[in-house]
Amino acid sequence: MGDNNVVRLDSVSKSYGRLVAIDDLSIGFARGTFTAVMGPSGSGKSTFLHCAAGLDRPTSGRVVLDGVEVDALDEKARTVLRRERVGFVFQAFNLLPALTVVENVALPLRLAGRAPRREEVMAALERVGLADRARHRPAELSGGQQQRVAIARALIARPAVVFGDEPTGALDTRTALEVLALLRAVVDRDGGTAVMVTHDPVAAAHADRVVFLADGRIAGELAAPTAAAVAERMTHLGAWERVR
Ligand SMILES: Nc1ncnc2c1ncn2[C@@H]1O[C@H](COP(=O)(O)OP(=O)(O)OP(=O)(O)O)[C@@H](O)[C@H]1O
Repeated sequence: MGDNNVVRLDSVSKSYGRLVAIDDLSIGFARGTFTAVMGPSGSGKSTFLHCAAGLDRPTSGRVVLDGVEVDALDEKARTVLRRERVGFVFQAFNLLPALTVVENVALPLRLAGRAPRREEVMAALERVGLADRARHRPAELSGGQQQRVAIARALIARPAVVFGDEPTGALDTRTALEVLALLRAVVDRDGGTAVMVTHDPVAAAHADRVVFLADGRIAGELAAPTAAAVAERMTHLGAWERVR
């Protein structure tokens, strides 16, 4: 199809009863790019992310993920698609507390029916600077360390795209920067693709592009963003929402 987009949404809408959470969104995310998605509370960011990642089904429209039309798949096939091609990093880390760090990172491979090789898992931990914590449990790590484990877990199956839902939302400034640098490296070093929802203009400035949502629609984009430019745009979006 000559399409460089790893993820593409065509006229995607999602309603909850009468409430239209996202409204006729069309947008693509090119391979090897890092995009931040911003917008006021309730603008549809999470709904967008869930539809784009195949976690949720749009009410109408089409989502194509790594060349596969997600909506044409049944629940089981979508689960397999997510497992094999999508990595997730959440605000709340979502590690399994009973498992060690190394077991948490190996989990996506186990779920995919593969026997994880120790070197493979250790290489992923090395990458996020936590090889020395392999035998620890999540509760024995700081928030930033837990998020780095979550990133290692998100990357272990070499996904076509990594989605972050406020991945730095629970972290202090310095730790947030480490996490953003890791996402940046996924794109710059490995040619991966990352899409991150964030409220933080400083975090968004690490992306190649910022997409702004307001009221379930795309309200603008910013290429090569700076934190100041993003913050300025957000102020106007807020104002725009209030007068509607
Ligand atoms: N499961 C659901 N059932 C009903 N309404 C929902 C559901 N999920 C989201 N909504 C509504 O859809 C709209 C968009 O919500 P969404 O969570 O996508 O926004 P958001 O931009 O991620 O917000 P926030 O920044 O506050 O997390 C909101 O009005 C919300 O109340």
